[in-house]
Amino acid sequence: MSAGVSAVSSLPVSIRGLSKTYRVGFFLNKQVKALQGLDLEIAPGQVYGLLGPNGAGKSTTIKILMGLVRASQGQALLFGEPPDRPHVRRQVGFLPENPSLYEYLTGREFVTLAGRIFGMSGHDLDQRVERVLGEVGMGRASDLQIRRYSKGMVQRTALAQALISGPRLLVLDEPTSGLDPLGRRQMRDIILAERAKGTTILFCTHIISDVESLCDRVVVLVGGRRVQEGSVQELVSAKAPSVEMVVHGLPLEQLQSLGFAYEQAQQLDSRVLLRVPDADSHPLLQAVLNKGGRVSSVQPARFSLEDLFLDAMKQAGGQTVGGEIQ
Ligand SMILES: Nc1ncnc2c1ncn2[C@@H]1O[C@H](COP(=O)(O)OP(=O)(O)OP(=O)(O)O)[C@@H](O)[C@H]1O
Repeated sequence: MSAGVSAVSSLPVSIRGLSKTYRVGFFLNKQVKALQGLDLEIAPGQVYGLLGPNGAGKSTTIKILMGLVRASQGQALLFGEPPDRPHVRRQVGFLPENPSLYEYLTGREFVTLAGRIFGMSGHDLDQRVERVLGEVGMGRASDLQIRRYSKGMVQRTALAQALISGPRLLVLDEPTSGLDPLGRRQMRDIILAERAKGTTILFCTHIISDVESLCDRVVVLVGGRRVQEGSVQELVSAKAPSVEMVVHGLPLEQLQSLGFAYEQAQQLDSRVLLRVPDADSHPLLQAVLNKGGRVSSVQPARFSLEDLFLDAMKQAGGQTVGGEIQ
């Protein structure tokens, strides 16, 4: 085996040129391009976040990786092999978006069933079920039928089934959806505990604070294409430097007529907050003072992942929702 092949096979996830076109419409004569040539590699032990607006192709990527949807083009491999191989699937725990569980089973029965499907049995399985139900905060409610559960309880039980086999790779589609603030905190703690064990984690979400607090690396998808990729720190610090200035004594309209390309211009009570590229900060300061305005603060702007995400969507030509329809 060549070095290149063994490197790929050790990667929990490797995606090359992945495209997916869905056929839609009454006569299936229209196409939605959900993914357009996506490349992605996830190294062992990383927590990897898939970010993107509605319809960006996040769930489609995850479904292809889980063997639930066939790619139109390209390749998606788990541990160097196609995702539908049983010994590959055994190493993966999956939490789908909107999990739909067997409603007439109790949480404990459902998680036990999931364990049996993974080939576990006996005392080991019972102990493991107890442990994962405890980890997701479902110890007490686990003997109630799932049809009696709230959305958050279903989500926690679905996570318990994803964890039951002690997977090497966890794939979580919107893991904090439906959870209350305590549930979100617990989900974050579980993700961090899994990372500490060396589990590789891929998850998609709209919740940027979750990405900032959990992810080693992030990919931003827009319209089925990768528009940003890197660590949160890399992405945020790669942004061109800007300056924020707080101005008193001049109305927003007058400041807007000065001819600067503001990245942000916002009225704050009687003050105005302006954000401009670093190179414009001195000319702007001069212009404000010449017009009789006062400046109470000038400081380097701090960019968050949210700013970056909104920028990425703008750069992608305003196509923010859904795949490309033809
Ligand atoms: N089964 C399907 N048939 C037809 N079109 C589909 C199907 N599944 C997804 N799509 C379309 O593919 C595009 C990508 O959808 P996908 O669910 O992957 O996006 P997403 O990023 O997960 O969105 P969200 O954040 O809203 O969950 C969308 O335009 C969606 O309408």
